[in-house]
Amino acid sequence: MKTIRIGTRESKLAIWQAEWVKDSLTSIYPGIDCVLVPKKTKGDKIPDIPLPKIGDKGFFTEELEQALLTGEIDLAVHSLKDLPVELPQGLSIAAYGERHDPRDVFFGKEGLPLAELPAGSMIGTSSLRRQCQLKYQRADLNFCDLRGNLDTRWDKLQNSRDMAGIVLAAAGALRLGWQDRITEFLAEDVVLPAVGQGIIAIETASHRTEIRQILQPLNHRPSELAGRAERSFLRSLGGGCQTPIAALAKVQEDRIQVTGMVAGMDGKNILKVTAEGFDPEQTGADAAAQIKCLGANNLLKEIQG
Ligand SMILES: NCc1[nH]cc(CCC(=O)O)c1CC(=O)O
Repeated sequence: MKTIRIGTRESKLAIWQAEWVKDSLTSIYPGIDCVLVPKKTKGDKIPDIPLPKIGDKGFFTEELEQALLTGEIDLAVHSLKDLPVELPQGLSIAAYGERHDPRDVFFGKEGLPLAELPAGSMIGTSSLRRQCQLKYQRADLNFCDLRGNLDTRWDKLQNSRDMAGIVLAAAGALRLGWQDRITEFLAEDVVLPAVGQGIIAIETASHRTEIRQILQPLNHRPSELAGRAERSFLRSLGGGCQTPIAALAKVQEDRIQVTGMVAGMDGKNILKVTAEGFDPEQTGADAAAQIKCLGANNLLKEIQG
């Protein structure tokens, strides 16, 4: 094959992820030639509107998926977390990278941990999943929207008089080399991570068998099973990335254990279930069926209006 064109967003995190794919491919196939093709997505062009207001279908992925469909790029690198659960006709995930730390992390202003924040402190995060779970721990906390790429969010924290801290994904922070900035890791039984968090997904046109074959060595089977189980949970609940839904799957020798969570907006209700099995889609769907029995649909209805 001639040059492999790797589609990516333009943020530092996206470029890091695309470079990781490029470096992995070049080390496996020394003669291979790869170029990054950076693209702006809608999510990059409209950085200031809070996400829950614009809907989330493909907000960070649509332009890349268009370029896959026209053949302008051979593959697109995404954070699995940003990829809608339903992919456009003709596209599919060819490889799941080995998962990095799936947890969320807290960055306190001047290094102050969550537990030491004064009553009523303001936390910057646009994620309802993070807001609801933190509120459940500490009903006094307040939240403000915080969007933009990771650098922007960090700068907003430094320059804000109101914000006491922000919450980000550990995976993104660590990829940017921010380990020394992290105040604390949030345990997964306190803040369950987003579906797919920490996993890099490589998407291609489904009919491009040659490129899909080339990507096979980058696929990490346990991360694939975990990602598929978590996405099946989310899909079964009809959720996008802007609902207070979380899931984290652990995989041991092909056995999948998925924990799923749905939260109420008032911070008073958290539903959690665990399902086990060998088939990722079935296990995720089982967890979703269980949590619906506990009344998840009522909580989600409150949010969708
Ligand atoms: N929503 C943006 C986004 N998409 C993926 C990551 C982190 C990287 C990953 O989960 O693999 C982030 C940043 C964040 O939520 O802090």
